[in-house]
Amino acid sequence: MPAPLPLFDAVALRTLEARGIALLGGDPGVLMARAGAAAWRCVRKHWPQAARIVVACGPGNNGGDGYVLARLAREAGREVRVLRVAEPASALAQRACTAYLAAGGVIAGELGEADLIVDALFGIGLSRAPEGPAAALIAAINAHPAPVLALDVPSGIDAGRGCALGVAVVADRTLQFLARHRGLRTGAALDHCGELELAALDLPADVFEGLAPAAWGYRRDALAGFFPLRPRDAHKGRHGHVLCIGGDAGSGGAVLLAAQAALRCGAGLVSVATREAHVPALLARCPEAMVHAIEGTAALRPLLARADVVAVGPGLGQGEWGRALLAAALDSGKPRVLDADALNLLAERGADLRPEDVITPHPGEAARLLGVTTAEIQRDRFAAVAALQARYGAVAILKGAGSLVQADAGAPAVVCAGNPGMATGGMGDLLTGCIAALRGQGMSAADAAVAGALLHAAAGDAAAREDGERGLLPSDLLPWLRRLANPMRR
Ligand SMILES: NC(=O)C1=CN([C@@H]2O[C@H](COP(=O)(O)OP(=O)(O)OC[C@H]3O[C@@H](n4cnc5c(N)ncnc54)[C@H](O)[C@@H]3O)[C@@H](O)[C@H]2O)[C@@H](O)CC1
Ligand SMILES: [K+]
Repeated sequence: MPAPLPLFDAVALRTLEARGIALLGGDPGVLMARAGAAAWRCVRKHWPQAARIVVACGPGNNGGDGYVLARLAREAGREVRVLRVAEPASALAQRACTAYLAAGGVIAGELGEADLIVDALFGIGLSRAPEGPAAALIAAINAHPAPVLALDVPSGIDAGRGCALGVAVVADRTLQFLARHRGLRTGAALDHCGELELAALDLPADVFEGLAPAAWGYRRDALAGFFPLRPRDAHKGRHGHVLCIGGDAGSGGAVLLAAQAALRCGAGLVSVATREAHVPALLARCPEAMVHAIEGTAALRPLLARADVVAVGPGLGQGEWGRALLAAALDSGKPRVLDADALNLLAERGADLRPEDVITPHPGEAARLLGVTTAEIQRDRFAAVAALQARYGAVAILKGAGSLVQADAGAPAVVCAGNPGMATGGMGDLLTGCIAALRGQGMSAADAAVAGALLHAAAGDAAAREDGERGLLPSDLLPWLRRLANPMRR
């Protein structure tokens, strides 16, 4: 089974850098030389025809990597121009710049024509939003038609948190050095990195000893590990009875989608508690579900008693009906997956959830749950998901590009799948159903949250590959949920 990717933050990267330098005899220039050489290999591999290369160098060691690359490209006969926003400020960058100039390199005044732009302005040392000439150069790079290779980090992106501190380079490819940055896998960063590549700089594996990753990245290939073959003697009673609660007036489709997703993800039985008006339509569309008209908590309690796991929230509304049903679900003692209006109500009324429960807010719901703005959530999605888990006591999923899952005080999981076609009403309802189904089949809340979010994102990618991202509907994912949740029986 492919292991999840270890992802690191800037603190760990600095530790790795120090260990690597010590291991290489104490000269920090050796690592920079390797980084520059790796960047040059990357240019030759991906842009072999690029005759005119512009390298934008910043004042720190990221700029130093750029000077090394510029010298190597020049020595290989490419036409190279270095643009810079400030003189080198670090001794290492100064050394690399001097070597570039000594080899006959030139510093240019303007971007001009180029076949490739290399962004070596800022890496993990970015400490504030780029301003003045740096901001202007980033804007000019983004407006230029040439492809862009970012060294280590697209300049302007915070590599630990994933946000853009201000204007930030939009790259076609980002070559990370030493280890993968966790911030490049979530939030705004995803629109800036392009393809991600790693140059590990040939350090022995023991530099990682005792260094805990700051997150774990799960890609589609990790799915198989969560979905072993079912035993031949399986029967429906073993695969969990999911109760989906929701669908107030006007929102019946939400609870239907959750129920369908639960069925396609392998739930043994699915019951739905919804408004009476929705019952015929739900039964017509999904005869596999047991659909109950529920007008109050008295009728809900026996359903709760029979369920193994409760999915509450899709289309629940925030009226008296929804409040009463949520209260009953919270009293039931059953493992719960809470989404949508259940979260909005939770933000208002508070509740102590348990580690067996899962909450699945999008950034707006997360903002309400934490009493902050959506922009604050997006500025540090890692901090936000940790705060959600700590405050509510449940496994927390912060949805959005690069969904994050925080199960406990340890490193979160990052879902490295999904696409913007999934920003459609109803997608979250599917996710709720997926997670509930996996809980019902015996997965822990932590595993069900990671596997459910990954399955959902991978199904979205598969469906988008068929007909495109625009116009992708939640129901388009249903057949893919099934396909991806089933390993092939040989
Ligand atoms: N971590 C490692 O082991 C390695 C790091 N290397 C490179 O070194 C980089 C880190 O180098 P540094 O620590 O020097 O940091 P950076 O080069 O990322 O940036 C720091 C410099 O930029 C300035 N600065 C920060 N934010 C600014 C802003 N908004 N506007 C204007 N100036 C700003 C700082 O004052 C400092 O001079 C990595 O990203 C990577 O590219 C490589 O040489 C290879 C090995
Ligand atoms: K950079």
